[in-house]
Amino acid sequence: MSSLIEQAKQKAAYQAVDEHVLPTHRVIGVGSGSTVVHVVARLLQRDPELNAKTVFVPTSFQSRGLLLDGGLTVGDVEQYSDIDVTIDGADEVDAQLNAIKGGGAAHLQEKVVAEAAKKFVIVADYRKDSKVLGEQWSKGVPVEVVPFAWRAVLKKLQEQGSKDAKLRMAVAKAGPVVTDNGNFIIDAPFGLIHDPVKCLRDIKLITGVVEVGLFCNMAEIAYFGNEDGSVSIRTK
Ligand SMILES: O=C[C@H](O)[C@H](O)[C@H](O)COP(=O)(O)O
Repeated sequence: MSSLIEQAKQKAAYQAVDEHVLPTHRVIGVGSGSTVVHVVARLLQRDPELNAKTVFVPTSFQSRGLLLDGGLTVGDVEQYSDIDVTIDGADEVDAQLNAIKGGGAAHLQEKVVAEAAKKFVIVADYRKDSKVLGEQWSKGVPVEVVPFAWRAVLKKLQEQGSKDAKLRMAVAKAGPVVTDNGNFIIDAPFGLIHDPVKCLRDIKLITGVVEVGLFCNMAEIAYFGNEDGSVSIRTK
């Protein structure tokens, strides 16, 4: 990964933490992915006494590991269903702040933790910034499915217009990616998604679908790190 992209991710993440994680906050949701690594790094630069009074709710095996490695206290949404703010990455964000997420197969827990928060903040680099979903992210909408239903769901997704929908295969394991929740992922490309709410609804109504990686009308603000070192902010 080029250092420009890494620097862009870091700038966006640091600014989002600085502007949205307040000393009065006690419960912080932490998303997943490579940009969130910088979110956790910035959280660890806060006053240790403040961090000691705060519980962090992870959204995956990966983000739980980042928090535990940093010596932070972790909790789950079952214990902490009122989250002050959740900060997470995204695969693509459109002009209305709708997002595609789940490139790392973590979108089910991410959506629950984002919805439990008073405020949902996205951090990303410039490659994720789009007018319409599907412009930049061509791999498709990640759809988490119950394993036994995957073929039936795939067929329905193809009937809904995603002829190239396919089961996500693991890289260092024979067979499919298995999510942190024990499910499979289908990646369903729909070209440009002009109506993400309808797309989300149509997919979610397929029996066997657990969650769809379309986050519509959820984010309040997004930070995009740019190539030139600046950060662009998009609000509702
Ligand atoms: O499942 C993964 C998550 O939705 C990530 O937040 C998303 O894929 C963005 O990850 P990254 O910051 O690594 O591009």
